[in-house]
Amino acid sequence: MIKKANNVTSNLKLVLASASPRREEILKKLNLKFTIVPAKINEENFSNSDPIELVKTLALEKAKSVSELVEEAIVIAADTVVVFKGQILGKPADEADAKNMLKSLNSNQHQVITGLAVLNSSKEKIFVEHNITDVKMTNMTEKEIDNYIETGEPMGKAGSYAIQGYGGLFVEEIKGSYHSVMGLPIHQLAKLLDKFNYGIL
Ligand SMILES: Cc1cn([C@H]2C[C@H](O)[C@@H](COP(=O)(O)OP(=O)(O)OP(=O)(O)O)O2)c(=O)[nH]c1=O
Repeated sequence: MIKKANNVTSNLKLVLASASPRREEILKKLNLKFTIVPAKINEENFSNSDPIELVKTLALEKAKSVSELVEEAIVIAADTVVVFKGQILGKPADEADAKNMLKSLNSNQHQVITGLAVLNSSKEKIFVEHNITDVKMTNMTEKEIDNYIETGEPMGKAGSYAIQGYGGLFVEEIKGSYHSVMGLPIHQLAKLLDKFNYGIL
């Protein structure tokens, strides 16, 4: 049994502004006590051709929108996209879209970019960062891509794959943060939470 290791002197509660089960899972693994309040922003209203600016803006907007709904809290939000040859790949619209994305990622290297925003509900402290992780995909046959799409896993995932699931079978190499690919760069999150006297260890 691993002892709970949180070293918290802040009296603010932690709020995860996300509907992503992956982000929830990651925070749970860190033994953090938090509540979930999904952000209800319309992501389509925030287009930007620069993926770094896009994920930072989206993470900040998610955090800000939830900060209006809570009090005495530290709000965490994130946004993840895949970038291949300058093209931003978000979540697939349908299975055909997922297939196109996976075919372009096939045997190639791409970047997963995650924006991370942490702020307090009074908004006197606001931090926004990003993480870039390189991922090299192995060769996938068309049959493997079809079988993968049939599992349903690609839906709801940026770039149409999940490194933490069957998608990990296609990941040959990664340079950067596994957790960031999954949606939450925890080494950066820990440093930002420290600024609120919220020590994970
Ligand atoms: C590349 C990759 C993405 N993803 C997921 C993480 C994110 O949940 C999703 C990208 O969509 P996001 O818009 O970042 O997040 P979301 O809509 O799922 O949740 P919310 O906005 O409420 O926080 O892709 C994986 O789970 N594994 C992966 O390997």
